[in-house]
Amino acid sequence: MTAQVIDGKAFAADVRARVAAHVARLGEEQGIVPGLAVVLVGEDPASQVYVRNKGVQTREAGMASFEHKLPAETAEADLLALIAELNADPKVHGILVQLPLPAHMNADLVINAIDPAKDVDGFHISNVGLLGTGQKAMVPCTPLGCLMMLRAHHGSLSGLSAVVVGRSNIVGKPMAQLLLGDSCTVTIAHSRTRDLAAVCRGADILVAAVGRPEMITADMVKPGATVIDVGINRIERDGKARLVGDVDYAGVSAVAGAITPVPGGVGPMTIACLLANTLTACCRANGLPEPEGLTA
Ligand SMILES: Nc1nc2c(c(=O)[nH]1)N[C@@H](CN(C=O)c1ccc(C(=O)N[C@@H](CCC(=O)O)C(=O)O)cc1)CN2
Repeated sequence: MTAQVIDGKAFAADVRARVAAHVARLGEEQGIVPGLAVVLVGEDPASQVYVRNKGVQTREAGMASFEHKLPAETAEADLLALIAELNADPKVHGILVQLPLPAHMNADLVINAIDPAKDVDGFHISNVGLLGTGQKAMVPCTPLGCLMMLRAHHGSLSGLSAVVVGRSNIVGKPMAQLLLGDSCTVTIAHSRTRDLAAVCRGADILVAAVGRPEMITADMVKPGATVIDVGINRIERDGKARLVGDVDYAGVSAVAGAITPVPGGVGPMTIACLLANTLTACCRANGLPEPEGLTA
C-alpha cells in the first residue's frame, strides 16, 4: 500500500481563500476589517520567518496586520503593557505572542494577560477550560488545522480510535480534546508510555507531536491508518540541512492509508487557521455569525 498524501499546502490555500472571501463580505456589508496583532520578542530566526509569513498572509486575506517587534532584553512588564494596549484597541480582534519567549519571561503569565476573546492562539487558560468542557472556545491553530484535514479526509470521525503521541499544551492536549469532541476514542501517549508501538498500532488516526525526528516507524502503524505528522525538526543528513517530521515518512507511507508530509502538511495549516481564528474572533466581537467550516 502507498498512502494517500494529504496536501496541507493546498488545503491551507483553500482555507485562506475562504477566509479572504468572508473578510471581503464583512468589509462590503458591515464596513468591518478584522485586525491581527503579532508580537515577536527577540531574534529567533525561525520565529522571524513565521511572524513575517503571518503578516504577509494576514494582509493577503484583506485583514489589518499590526506587527510589534521587541528586543530580546525587553522587560516582562513592558510586554504586559503592550498586551494591555492591544486588549483595549478596537481595531485589534486577535493577539498572538510568538513562542518561544526569551527565558526571562513567564510565558503562562504573558499568555494569560491576553483578552481571552482576542486569544487567537487559544492558549489562554479560559480558552483551555472552555475547550476541555466542550464549550465555544478559541482553538489552538495547529490542532484545528489537523482536525480540518481529518474531517475532510474521513467525513465523520465518530467511533474511530485516535492516538496522540505528545502531551504539550500547544498541540497534544488540545488535539486530544478536539478528537474527543468529534467522538473519537482517544489515547494520549508520550515518552513514558509502555509499549508505545503497540498503543500506536491500535490507532485508526495517529497524530505525532513529540518533537523527535522520525520517531514513528512503520512497525508502529496500523495498515490503512491516517497519520498526521506535526513535527518540524531541522536535522543534518549527508552533510545537508533537512526538515523532517516526527514520522519516518518513507517507511510509514508504505503502511498507512493517508499521511501528511513535512514540509507541506500540518505547518501551512497553522497560519491558515490563525487567519480563520482572527476572522472568528472579529465576528464574535461584533455579534455576527461565525464563518462556516472554519471553526471546530
Ligand atoms: N504563538 C505561537 N507560537 C508558535 C506557534 C503557534 O501556533 N503560536 N507554532 C509554532 C510555529 N509556527 C507558527 O507560529 C509555525 C510553524 C511552522 C509553519 C510552517 O508552515 N512550516 C512549514 C515549514 C517551514 C520551514 O521551512 O521552517 C511546513 O511544515 O511546511 C508555520 C507556522 C511555534 N510557535
